[in-house]
Amino acid sequence: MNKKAVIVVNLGTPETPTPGAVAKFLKQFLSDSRVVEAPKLLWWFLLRLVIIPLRAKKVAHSYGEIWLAEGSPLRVITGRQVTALQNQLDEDVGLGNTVVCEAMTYGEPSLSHTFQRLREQSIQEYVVLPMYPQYSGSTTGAIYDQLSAIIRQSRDVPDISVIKSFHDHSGYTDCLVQSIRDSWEKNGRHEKLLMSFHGIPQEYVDKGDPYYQHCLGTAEAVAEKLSLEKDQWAMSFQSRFGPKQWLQPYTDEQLKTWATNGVKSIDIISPAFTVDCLETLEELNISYRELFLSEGGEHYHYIPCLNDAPEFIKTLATLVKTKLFN
Ligand SMILES: C=CC1=C(C)c2cc3[nH]c(cc4nc(cc5[nH]c(cc1n2)c(C)c5CCC(=O)O)C(CCC(=O)O)=C4C)c(C)c3C=C
Ligand SMILES: [Fe+2]
Ligand SMILES: [Fe+2]
Repeated sequence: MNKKAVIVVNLGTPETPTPGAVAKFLKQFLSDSRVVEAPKLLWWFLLRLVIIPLRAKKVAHSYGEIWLAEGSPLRVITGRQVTALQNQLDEDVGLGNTVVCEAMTYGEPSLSHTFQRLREQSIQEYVVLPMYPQYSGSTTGAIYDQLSAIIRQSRDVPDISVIKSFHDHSGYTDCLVQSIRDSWEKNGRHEKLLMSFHGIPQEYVDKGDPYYQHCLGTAEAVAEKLSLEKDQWAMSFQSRFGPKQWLQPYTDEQLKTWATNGVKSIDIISPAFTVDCLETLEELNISYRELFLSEGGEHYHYIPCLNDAPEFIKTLATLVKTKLFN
């Protein structure tokens, strides 16, 4: 059997929690027209002269609050996922048949460097696993763009399969459900469950991005498996960026509405992220906790991402195997 490669892809993160490294990361990320759709020339100036100077210091401080001894949580946890998936696939399909690597859409290790390294080992078959359960052009779409740029340089293009989304995969929604049940058992069950997804501009959805439908599909499946009534849970969108209208309801507004209406305790989970990162550890677990408590809430329980939980790794292995041996 020819050796095959599995590439686990996530968004990317700064190298260090410093304004310089954050500026470098934001410049590459926010220059991608998949992420920000704006007139090119205007955006070139706005990004460099306004957005980055205003944002880099503040965002570096936020990264500083969640940084681990080994680095950015997004990179550190992705590394753990890669090791666990490698072990799982070695067990499932035999030692030495697959190699699992990580790559980032922005920053290092880049997709193109990862491919270059693997092609030097004469690997011809690849499964690309974007760590976004819900497809959006702004995330998974950007990975397809980079893949097409990479293969454009090859006369004999490699065999590449991409796992486009797994928002409604029963293994994935079962893992979310189990994680919520475990939290209820360990920490008590609170009055409401909020499923907070990363937002995107409303306009992207209006133009055909299926992200909203994918988020709804995940949230409804989880609520149904937990037998939740309509008034026991909600779906919301976080991490707004820029002046446009983003998907609603916004997580901060939902939290305020609940607190003002007398809801004292909540559980909050973020199913769009498979690894804990700035947007969960800082925005959800620090900023929005403070917001809910300052508006009259009394108990705010953050349920972590699936990260390298064994059942989630088994689900990823199952997804990969459907592509490896089709
Ligand atoms: C989960 C999926 C994600 C979607 C969809 C998404 C869309 C999206 N994001 C921005 C702007 C920013 N995102 C930032 C960080 C960030 N976003 C995701 C995931 C999704 N983004 C991740 C995993 C991370 C990385 C966090 C880390 O730990 O390093 C940032 C940087 C931080 C900041 O400056 O606030 C920005 C900016 C847009 C515009 C967008 C859709 C159009
Ligand atoms: Fe984002
Ligand atoms: Fe709690």
